[in-house]
Order: sequence, then structure tokens, then C-alpha cells
Amino acid sequence: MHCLTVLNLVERDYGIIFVCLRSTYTQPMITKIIIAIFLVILGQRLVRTSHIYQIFPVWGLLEVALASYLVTGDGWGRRALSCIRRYSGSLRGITSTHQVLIDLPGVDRFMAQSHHSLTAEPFQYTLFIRVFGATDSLSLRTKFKSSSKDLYPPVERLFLNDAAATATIERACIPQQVASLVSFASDRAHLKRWELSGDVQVIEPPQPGTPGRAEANLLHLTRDFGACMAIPLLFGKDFLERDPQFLDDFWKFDNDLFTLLIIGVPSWLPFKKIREGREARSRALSAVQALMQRIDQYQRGDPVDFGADMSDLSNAALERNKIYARDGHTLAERAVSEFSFLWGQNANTHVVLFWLLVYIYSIPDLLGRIREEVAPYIHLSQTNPPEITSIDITVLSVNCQLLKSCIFETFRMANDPTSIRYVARPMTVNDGPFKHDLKPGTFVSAPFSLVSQDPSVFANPGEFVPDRFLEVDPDSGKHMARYGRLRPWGTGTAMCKGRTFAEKEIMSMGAAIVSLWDIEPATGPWRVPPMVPGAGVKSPVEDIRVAISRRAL
Ligand code: HEM
Repeated sequence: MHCLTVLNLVERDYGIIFVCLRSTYTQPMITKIIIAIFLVILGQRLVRTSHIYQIFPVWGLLEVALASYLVTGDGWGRRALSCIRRYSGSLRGITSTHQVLIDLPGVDRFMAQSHHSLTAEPFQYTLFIRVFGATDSLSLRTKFKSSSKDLYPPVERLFLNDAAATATIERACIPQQVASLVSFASDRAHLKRWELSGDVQVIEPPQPGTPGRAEANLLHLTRDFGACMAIPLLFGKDFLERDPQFLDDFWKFDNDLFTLLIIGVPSWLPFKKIREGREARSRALSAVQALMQRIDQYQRGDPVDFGADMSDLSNAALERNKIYARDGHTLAERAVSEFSFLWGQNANTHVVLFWLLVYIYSIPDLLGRIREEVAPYIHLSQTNPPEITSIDITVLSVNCQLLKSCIFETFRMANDPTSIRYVARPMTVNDGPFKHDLKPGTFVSAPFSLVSQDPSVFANPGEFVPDRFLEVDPDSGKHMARYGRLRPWGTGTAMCKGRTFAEKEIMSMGAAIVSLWDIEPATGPWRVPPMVPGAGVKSPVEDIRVAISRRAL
């Protein structure tokens, strides 16, 4: 924009200040101070009024929680909500800037509209600023706007495409890795990363003919085990090996800080949990920034820091870095974006794996049924203890419908997905007898956990029913697991881009673990711990101490 135009705009908008400015030319110091204040105000105004991105209101998720709570309550909750909400029908938002869609007929069709009308980008940008540690600026909004739609195709090619997702999981060498879920190493220096995190204690070392027995914290063991499989597939092996602290920081940030920041708790509050979470985030971001530097060096053909091996980086990481370089993102900005992607890849998947194992091992007879179902595709050696010689990942996904139904049921019990979109153009919502006009510049949210817990959709919603999602296919007559009204991956164009990979990963790791290991509580009978809601998949109020031994055939 030409500077005279800017000055004209400035004079129009800030006339009085401008007059003052002109009259202070004789006092240069005061003039400089006024100019500085004025430029800050102008800068803030430009950021606010640039419609590149709006920030999702800080109370938005609390409004989703409140509307969901009131609508599921008895009569008074619904009546109270009817008095305070803005629209009628299925739109339950209280404020004019945000509508919560509950029981909207055809919600998938509505949310499937093109990103020119409904877009997830402003909410993702809000997460960058509010949760992942980026600093809001007009320049960052502009860069994020030009990069974001190009950042997903590389992810889709690696994690969404069926054949590519299978090939990616094959590279993780699950048979060998699952055999070392517990290594029984007597020397701490030889314990795996996930064993350290799971506080594995060997109770009986393995002897010839007798499997060993160890105790571990199941959530910590499983989530680090999963992350140690998944992260190298994206960022190569060197990343986690170079930074042994990274996973602890990642989970600390996820558990202690993420939920607080997303609901708007200021990160500067002087509480120990927040301070430690912030420190963990800052260390994790530094590790990712150093990685981005190495990726950049590698791509430009420059010497790579520490001579790190970058040969097994995924194409997704390489292609995304090219887009960041094209659009002039600093290394710190790339780190925030990749850290948020890494969070999406890991924060939910391995916690789902934990809950799946808890249900399979704790529900009488289910372990036997799953072992029987997966046996033809998890090939075991005849040794004692047995080893997995190969896994047929493709056929496992197609033929193991009970396991798939158990995964869906785990999602239903433990996952709280919400799709949040920005209304970029005027839109009309068809809501049965109602029609609502949505203004551009507002947000809509669709919380899907309400359906998951609705007894009229899923009978006895508090109970884990392994076969719940199995339906008889009219053509083949076989049982097939179908999602029905479950939406673990959100909906519409911004639906999860890693869902094919995540489902196959949980299936193949779950099938491999149950085939090789016996797991039971370290003391007493199984007790499924209560769940703490968070951002996505819920955590247990406390970890479960379990005894693990190799399965004897
Ligand atoms: C059990 C595991 C997972 C669950 C439950 C899950 C769930 C979700 C949900 C609910 C969304 C928001 C969708 C919406 O707004 O409608 C989402 C978005 C996303 N997820 Fe996942 N996810 C999982 C695993 C993964 C993995 C493994 C990856 C990557 C490898 C991934 C990458 C993404 C990306 C890139 C988005 C943003 C998509 C967009 O805005 O276009 N997710 N996920």
C-alpha cells in the first residue's frame, strides 16, 4: 500500500492524534513517543481488522461444554439453555459469535461445505497462538494463510492413502518392536525408552522354559511405546535418539498445559504446573526447531548439524519444509507448526491403544476371542516363548472386524471429538422446520461426544460392548464393523488427515501385543479407572500398575 494512502487512512481514523502529532514537531522526543504509541495502536488495529484470521473466542470451548451439559441434563438444563441461547432448533450457542450445533439434521452435509464457506484454519491458527507458543502477528497470519492448504497434501499422501499408510506401518517393524515391549534387561542402561517411562520392574527374570514377569505402569509404557514407533516414521530415527528428554516434555505439555491453555488460562500464571508445562513446551519447541534447522540444511545440501543421519526422514517432513521455506517461515515458526502436527500424530493414538488393551484384557473372554480372530494374520514361531514372524497388515484390517468393533467402541467410550469451523461467508443452516442465517466472522462447533453417550443412539452407553459396531453385511452375510453415527475423526473437509494410519497402527499394534503378551493387574482384579476429559482422547485419573509376561502357547 502506498505510504500517502496509509497516512490518509491514519488521519481519517486517528484524526485527533494526528493533529497532536503535527503540533509536536517542535518537541522531537515527545513526537517520537507519540509516533511509537500510535504505530503500536495502528499495528494492533491492522492485525485485528485484517480478516485473514479471526481468533476463536477464549470462552468458546467452555460454551461447548456448558451447552452440552445443559442439553443432556434433565428438563431445567434445557429450559435454562432455551432462555439464554441466541437461535432456536439445533443451534445452542449463547453468544452471537459462536454457535454450538447439537442434533443438527444433516450435520455432516453442512460441515462438508467448501473451505471458502467453512474453514478450520482460524481455529488451527488459534491453537498455534494460544497453546503451541507462537506469537500472533500480521506477518504470521499472512504466512500461515498462504501455507496451510499446501501443508496437508503431503500428510494425506503418507498417512491417509490406504496403501501408503500400510507401507508406512510396515516400516515400523512392529513384530520386532512388540517383542521388546518389556526387554527384561537387568541393566538400566539397556532398558528401552518406553520401559523407563513405564517404570518397568522385573519381578522374575525369564529362565529357560519359564517366561519372565515384570511390573509396569500401563499408560506410560503404551504411549511411549507407540510414540517411539510413530515419530521416527515422520521425523526419522535420529530425532528421538538425539533428544531423550523430548517425549517426557511432550507428555508433560500435553497433560499439564494443553487443556488449561485451550480454555484460556493465561500461561504466565505463577502456578507450578503451568510453569513446568511451559518449560517443557519450550524445551520441546527448541528440539523441533533444531530438527527443522537440520532438515533445512539437508534439503539445501549444506552440512547437517552433528552430521545427523537424515536419510530416513519422511517425504511429508521434507515437502512441508519446502512449503515453509517458500513462504518465508522462520525456523521458530516452522517448529510451532511441526510441533502441533506431531501433537496430532501422537496425543490421541497411543492413549486409544492403552484403553483398547485395558478393555481387551479386562473383559472376560474377550482376549481369547481377539487372539483367535487375529491368529491367521499374526504369524507366530513355534518357539517358546513364541515370536511374531510376520504380520499381514492389509488383511488384518479387512478381516478382523471384532477387533475393529472394539476399537470403535474404545473411541466411543474414551474420545471427545469436536469439529470447530469459522464461517467465512454468509450461510444458511437448514434445521428441520427452522432456517438460520449465520454471519461471516462467526464460529460453529459440532461436539460429537454427545452422540457417543446418547442412550437413544447407543444403548447402555456407559458399558463397553465389544460387538456393538458389528452389522451383518447384506451382500456377503459377514459381520462388518461400521461407524454408524460415531465420528471419532470429526467431519467434513477438515476431518482427521491421519485416520487411516491411526486405525491401522492401533489395529496392528493391538493385535501384536495381545498375541505375544499376557497382562493383568499387579494386584487385585481389573478396575477400569475413571476418565478425565481433555483435548480429544480422555486420560485415566491414574495409571494402572500391571504385571506383564510373555504368553505361553
Ligand atoms: C486415534 C487417533 C486420532 C484421533 C482420535 C484423531 C482425531 C482428530 C480430530 C477429531 C480432528 C479434527 C477434525 C475436525 O475438525 O473435524 C483431527 C484433525 C487432524 N488430525 Fe487427527 N486424530 C488421530 C490421529 C492422527 C494422526 C496419527 C495424524 C497424523 C499422522 C493426525 C493428523 C491430523 C491432522 C493433520 C488434522 C487436521 C486436519 C485438517 O484440518 O484438515 N491425526 N484428528
